[in-house]
Amino acid sequence: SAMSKEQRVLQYVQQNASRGDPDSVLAAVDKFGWETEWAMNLGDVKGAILDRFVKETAPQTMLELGTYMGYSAIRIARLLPETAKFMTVEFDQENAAVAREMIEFAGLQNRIIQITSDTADVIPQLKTKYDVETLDMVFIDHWKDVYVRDIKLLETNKLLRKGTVVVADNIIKPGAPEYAEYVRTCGKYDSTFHESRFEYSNDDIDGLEKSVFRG
Ligand SMILES: O=C(c1ccccc1)c1ccc(O)c(O)c1[N+](=O)[O-]
Ligand SMILES: [Mg+2]
Repeated sequence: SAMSKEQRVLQYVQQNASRGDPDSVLAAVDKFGWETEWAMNLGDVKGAILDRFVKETAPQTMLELGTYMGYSAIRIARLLPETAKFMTVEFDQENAAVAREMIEFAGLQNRIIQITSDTADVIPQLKTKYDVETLDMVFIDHWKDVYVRDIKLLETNKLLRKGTVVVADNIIKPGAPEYAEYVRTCGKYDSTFHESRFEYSNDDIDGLEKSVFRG
């Protein structure tokens, strides 16, 4: 059967990037996104903002909700030390399979724990099954209508501590208004909005919300 878009991107990466070179993998995905087919990767413009947050936070324990093709997982893992524990969760089996190959091509499979499951099931298991105490940083980029459900799950499962940095994509486009409202008004976070551009677009506005848990 014909390849999916995600498989087409993976093939482009395998034919145009250098194995074991994460930056060349990111560049290939972004070139495909700008020049051939749009895809819902974080992308180069918002990616540079996330890079800065990851470098500033230097997390030892990190969680990503929404792996998709693995672009942001590669983006994050390339900045983490070997000793860091980084888990990324994806519900869709096909996307998870593409991500696994993309992450392997980048040579980062030893730095990323890939979990193929529903985040609502994984979050309550992080302490017992994945030996997590608390999270230093979280990147939220899955279905926009479950952002609030999942940050509340992180709270009730005692996975956040004073200073945990929670970053969320797509605050403007497609939009996560209930999430933005929650983190900005619930009193548990110091939250800032970082305006940027939607992935592979020169015109559409989007941005990341960075919310630091007050503990
Ligand atoms: O929801 C969409 C979406 C909605 C409609 C059509 C295509 C994608 C989307 C768009 C941009 C994103 O950065 C992103 O993370 C997502 N997502 O699904 O998580
Ligand atoms: Mg996104």
